[in-house]
Amino acid sequence: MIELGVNIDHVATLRQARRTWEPDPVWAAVEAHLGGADGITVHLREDRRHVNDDDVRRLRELTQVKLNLEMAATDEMVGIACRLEPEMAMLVPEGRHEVTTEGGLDIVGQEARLKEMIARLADAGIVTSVFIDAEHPQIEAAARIGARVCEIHTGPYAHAFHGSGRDAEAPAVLAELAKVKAAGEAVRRLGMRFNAGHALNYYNVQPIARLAGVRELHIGHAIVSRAVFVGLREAVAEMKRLMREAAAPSA
Ligand SMILES: CC(=O)[C@@H](O)[C@H](O)COP(=O)(O)O
Ligand SMILES: NCC(=O)COP(=O)(O)O
Repeated sequence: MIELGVNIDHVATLRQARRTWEPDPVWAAVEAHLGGADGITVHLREDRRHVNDDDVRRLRELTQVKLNLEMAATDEMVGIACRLEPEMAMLVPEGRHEVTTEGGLDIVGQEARLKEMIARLADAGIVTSVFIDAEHPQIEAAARIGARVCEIHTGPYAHAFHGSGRDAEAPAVLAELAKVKAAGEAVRRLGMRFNAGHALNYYNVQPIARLAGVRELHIGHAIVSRAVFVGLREAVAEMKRLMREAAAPSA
């Protein structure tokens, strides 16, 4: 059954708006779990613009929810991950001035360095994941460096979907969806786990959720946005319902 990793970064964004203590990401992790989340994703960015070191420490110590730590490929972050021991760690690119993640990790250009980081994480018993574009050279490089999981960047699909007026049948959308599908097939062919994420929401999630072999979707901003109006538990439950319906074998 396809799983949902709820990214709670933007609960921390709301807290940081006042540099205060609420809303607490730890409370959000419990609420998301009670709504049906299979895991929690947090991106501990180098600039700590939202989730901070104390958040990840408390998440690990106070909750039993499966934790996916997103992180830049730096010695600092690998050290934090090896001390924290999340169930999974995902290497993502970071730009100081980006609003959000803009593209996948360039593995091809830095294989030796990333291979060593993947090995250190794996030696600590952490499932290793990389956030990459739906590009075959990057997928093949992910396998070479020993990544267990590839999370395929669904941003181009999502942007095409909304750029086409939410028309799932628009040629541009179908073209981006086909890229994610082909990437997932290549990931699985190389023995890695096929995950997907970025900019997925209640309107565009189902075509991705019904792709063969996709294991986990990591969704954050849309769920937290919906939670402002219906509460996080309900927002997560709604997303899980959509994913279950999509993944159900067609009658
Ligand atoms: C890799 C990805 O798409 C997200 O998980 C990432 O965390 C986005 O960064 P922000 O949460 O800072 O927008
Ligand atoms: N890796 C994707 C993720 O965790 C959430 O991304 P988004 O849904 O906030 O765009």
